[in-house]
Amino acid sequence: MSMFPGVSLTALQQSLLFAHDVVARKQYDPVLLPLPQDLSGEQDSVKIVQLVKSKEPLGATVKRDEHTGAIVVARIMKGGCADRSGLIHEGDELREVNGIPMENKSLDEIIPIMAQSQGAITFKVIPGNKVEMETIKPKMFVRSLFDYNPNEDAEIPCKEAGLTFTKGDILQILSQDDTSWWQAKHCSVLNARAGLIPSRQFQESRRFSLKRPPALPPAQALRNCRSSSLRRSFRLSSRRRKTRRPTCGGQWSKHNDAVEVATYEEVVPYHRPPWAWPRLVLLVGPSGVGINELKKKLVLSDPQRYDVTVPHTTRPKKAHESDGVEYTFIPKYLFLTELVNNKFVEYGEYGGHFYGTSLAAVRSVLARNKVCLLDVQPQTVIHLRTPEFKPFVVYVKPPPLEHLRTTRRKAKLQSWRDEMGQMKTFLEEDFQEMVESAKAMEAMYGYLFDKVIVNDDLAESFLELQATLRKLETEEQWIPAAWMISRNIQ
Ligand SMILES: Nc1ncnc2c1ncn2[C@@H]1O[C@H](COP(=O)(O)OP(=O)(O)OP(=O)(O)O)[C@@H](O)[C@H]1O
Repeated sequence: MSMFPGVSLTALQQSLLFAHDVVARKQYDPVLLPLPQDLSGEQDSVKIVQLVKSKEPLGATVKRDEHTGAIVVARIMKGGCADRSGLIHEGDELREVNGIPMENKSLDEIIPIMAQSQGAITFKVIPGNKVEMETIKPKMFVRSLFDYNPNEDAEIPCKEAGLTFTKGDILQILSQDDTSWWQAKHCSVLNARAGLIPSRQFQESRRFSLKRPPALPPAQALRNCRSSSLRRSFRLSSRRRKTRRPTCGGQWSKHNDAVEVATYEEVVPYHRPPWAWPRLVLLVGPSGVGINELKKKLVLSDPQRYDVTVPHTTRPKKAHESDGVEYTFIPKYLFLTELVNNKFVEYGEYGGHFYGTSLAAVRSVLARNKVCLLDVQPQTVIHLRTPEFKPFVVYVKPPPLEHLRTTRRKAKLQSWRDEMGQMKTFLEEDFQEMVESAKAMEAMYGYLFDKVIVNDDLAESFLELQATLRKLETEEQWIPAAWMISRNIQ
């Protein structure tokens, strides 16, 4: 029959309209099952919940209540199917799933029933009386300071619900309701699903039972100052290199050197406002890895943008030197006064003279709106992590031994000289020591590094460093929230 009176349709038009009507009448949404009839004997509070579930996980975990033995919803993953439905809540008791009674079923039997269900899935639940409380700031982000793989974690309640992450990943914390297991998602992944991660408290409390970082090699593996060299920072602006080194130290900060248990650090996005100093760039790495070379290249590439500090020394000025150029020359009593007043980032002593990098020298570079490149021992990084400096830490890592042997064949260890004042070439033991020292640094201080550059090919490393530092000026970064909240600028 024609839909339009007075208009006659061809057979083809009629069959088209017929086909349309058939298609239009069809129900494409998943059909919810009829509700079970046998509800009369149940408690008043019983609730029948029907969800339509696609291939994505339900986004809920269950557990057995220790006291009642009932199967209850342990967790609802934020943004998951169950959460979006708003019908199932943590603490709800599960009586049936798709008509299958949960009573006397083990968790191992229940989980596949829920996981394998697709389309309409019916739950018979007794609502729990858990009052939902928003215990977390609306948007909280953390930087993970350790690697985590739920498949290797025997304590996670549900491995499938776990979130894998690596050191340095930025995670958005969605729920801290459970004291042991937080819910989080990767903030760099679009539409990422929430997963379980160990809470800070839980991770800290079990840190001894978890796989520990590799045992630290003997203390000398971490020495960053060679027994016959001067620290890079103290000799950078010196035209003539030193042949002996001072002992290294730094005591300006009130903080101690204790390494915190590295779990998560709350972070916030940061874009340098026009009135703020550039972030201090700290370069860390084992001796001989190439930090001095990279620093020099950067300063040469753009002297308006990058600069280094002028070290202080108590040794007498030489004829060719100018105060404030190679060194800032100060009398010993003044150096020691500054030292006890924590005015030095690092300092050392050689041949009865003191050398050091002062906080004032760092500030002087930053105040000229230049990026200050400072190489420090890794433990000094902890002291420099302040709202004032907002340091960005670049770890320069040696390539594997075989690459060191080939790339450094002609290189000279600048910080070492023989009796004749000649720089020496790298020996096999220098490479070994560099690699050992790097391993120790990573194990102990790796959580402090914002960027790792493997200095294999020097030209490539330089370009990578340059690109990284440019991004600091142009792109938003994550910095510790404490740096933005604290007003306690030293
Ligand atoms: N990727 C590289 N390939 C080849 N040679 C390199 C590379 N990086 C650095 N070098 C060379 O290795 C030597 C040591 O480099 P540099 O002085 O920069 O190291 P450093 O880390 O500052 O050492 P130190 O802590 O002893 O001062 C130099 O001769 C440098 O030119």
